[in-house]
Amino acid sequence: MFRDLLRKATPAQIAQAKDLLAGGSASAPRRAPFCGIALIGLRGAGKSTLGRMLAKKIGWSFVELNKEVEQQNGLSVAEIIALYGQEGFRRMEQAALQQLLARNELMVLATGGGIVSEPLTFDQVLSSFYTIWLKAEPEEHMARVRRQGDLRPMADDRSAMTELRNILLSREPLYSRATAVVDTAGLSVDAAAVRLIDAVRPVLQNEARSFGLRSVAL
Ligand SMILES: Nc1ncnc2c1ncn2[C@@H]1O[C@H](COP(=O)(O)OP(=O)(O)OP(=O)(O)O)[C@@H](O)[C@H]1O
Ligand SMILES: O=C(O)C1=C[C@@H](O)[C@@H](O)[C@H](O)C1
Ligand SMILES: [Mg+2]
Repeated sequence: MFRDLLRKATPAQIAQAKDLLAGGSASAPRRAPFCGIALIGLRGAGKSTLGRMLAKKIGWSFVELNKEVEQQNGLSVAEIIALYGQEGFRRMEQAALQQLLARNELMVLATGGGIVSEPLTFDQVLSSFYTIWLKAEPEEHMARVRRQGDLRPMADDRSAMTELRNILLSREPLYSRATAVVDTAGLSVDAAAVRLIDAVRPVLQNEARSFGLRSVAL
């Protein structure tokens, strides 16, 4: 019977059960351990570029969720989507996030643009990380991604700009669930990095106070 229940349980339910067996209280909702700062946003938002700069500045490790998925499965994101579809990719993304959360270390996490489409995964990001939406204008997303020579998830579309606008519009209510927003529109990379660092200042001060971390000079 336990085996049946375990098979059907979600990762969150398993964590709760482990907690209970370890002597925790089921009725007192436990806050998920704080894992750091996560960046969300559409392709070309600057999650990788600005995330790496931020991590360097504050001395935390920088992790790309898509790279974790690729390493764990021995396939590129494109190959995973070609073989298993978006749904398969989302399952692997969920598994990769679980492994990251289990590391129990502070990090700056650059997520994939579509992570907001999977409620369980996105909820876990929101409850474990101070989550920041990196925002830009649709034209900027397009120009930045084009400059990188890659059009996922807008590939093979003649009206790519219309599709990009639609994706952004449909995801806006989801990206808006982030705790903070950093608007990079019209900014250089360096100016956007300054804005991002400003946005995380209260988090770092709070962390330093709560956990006795060395305070980070910014
Ligand atoms: N204000 C800005 N903020 C961030 N990036 C900018 C800005 N202006 C120009 N860029 C350029 O836009 C690109 C952003 O790409 P980056 O790969 O960091 O985005 P991403 O959000 O990680 O996208 P993906 O979802 O594809 O991984 C970089 O080439 C960067 O140099
Ligand atoms: O925005 C998206 O839908 C995607 C972004 C990429 O990072 C990948 O997660 C995948 O190609 C889907
Ligand atoms: Mg990236």
